[in-house]
Amino acid sequence: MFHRLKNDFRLSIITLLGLSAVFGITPFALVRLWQGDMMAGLVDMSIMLGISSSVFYAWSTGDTKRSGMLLAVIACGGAIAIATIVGEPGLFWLYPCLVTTFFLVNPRLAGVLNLLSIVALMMVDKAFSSTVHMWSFAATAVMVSLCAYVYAHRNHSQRKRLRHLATIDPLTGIKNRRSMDEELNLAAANAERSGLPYALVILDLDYFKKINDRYGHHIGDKVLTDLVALLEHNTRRSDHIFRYGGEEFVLLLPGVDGASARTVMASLQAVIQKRLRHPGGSVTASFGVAQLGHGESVASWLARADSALYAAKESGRNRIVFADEPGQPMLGSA
Ligand SMILES: Nc1nc2c(ncn2[C@@H]2O[C@H](COP(=O)(O)OP(=O)(O)OP(=O)(O)O)[C@@H](O)[C@H]2O)c(=O)[nH]1
Repeated sequence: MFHRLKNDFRLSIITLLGLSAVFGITPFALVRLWQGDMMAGLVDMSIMLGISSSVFYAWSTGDTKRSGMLLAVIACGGAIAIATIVGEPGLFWLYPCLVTTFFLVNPRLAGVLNLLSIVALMMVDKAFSSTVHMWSFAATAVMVSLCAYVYAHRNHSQRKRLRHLATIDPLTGIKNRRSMDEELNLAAANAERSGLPYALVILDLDYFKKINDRYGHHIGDKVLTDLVALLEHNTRRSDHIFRYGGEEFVLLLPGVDGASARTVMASLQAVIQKRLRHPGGSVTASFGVAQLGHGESVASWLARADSALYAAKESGRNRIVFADEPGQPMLGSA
């Protein structure tokens, strides 16, 4: 539970807002019902029920986008309903809602929702004792929304940028090892559920250090970016390419069984040998390939592909070695 809260920002916000809304509104609902103000009391109870259901939905389905939207609409709709019933004191409830919408949905949508709520409230006669009050409310509510928008927009773009920095390799623009770990875990879970075969390839350029030493680091970098372009052109859109380390790359091939892996790899090896070049000639690569075994862990899958790659290097480089079933030493090379 704490792990989910720590790793899912929107879920933690939904939970926090849900709890504070329920504990903040409950006393008012009880007092209103106690005092015989049945209408306002029942609206408060319905808001609490709606908010609790959104939190429950977020936890049980993991769909925090939809539940965030639901929570934002319930909170704004509830504030409007309360101001309509109890008049001016109800207006105060809209202010926290105007801020929290920005935590629940994307900044643009939150801005639209806020504007609609402010306009809707301005049309409720009972909510204002004078025109000056109405316009004071409108001006302050728009100011609060604008400040929250600027903050949320900045926060949103910083989070996007951080995610990019954390998951993308800056030289080649493909996903890095951190993203790979996530994708491999997803693939293993999907294979378990659907039975889809997956092939994993570790590709390592041969004698890459010599290219750097002889022609300079910038030529080495160019070879790496050319390789990625070649891989992208010669794999399916559903395949994933990751930079595993310096001159090592991982390919995750969904729906590729042992027989098709051999065809795919033979063609990739030929393309690289023919098209990947440095100023002094062609560049080759060695490959370790492993099919995901039934119930196999990601660590074991990677380790088998890595041992296969090691065998490919040991047997002379520019080779493809296929790992056998988990628990057995690999073999079969090309
Ligand atoms: N240009 C460039 N070089 C890199 C980068 N990352 C790692 N390297 C270099 O890649 C080289 C890898 O050398 P080795 O591990 O000895 O591998 P190798 O020379 O390809 O030898 P084998 O793999 O055994 O065929 C090292 O010289 C690293 O400095 C990078 O981003 N750009």
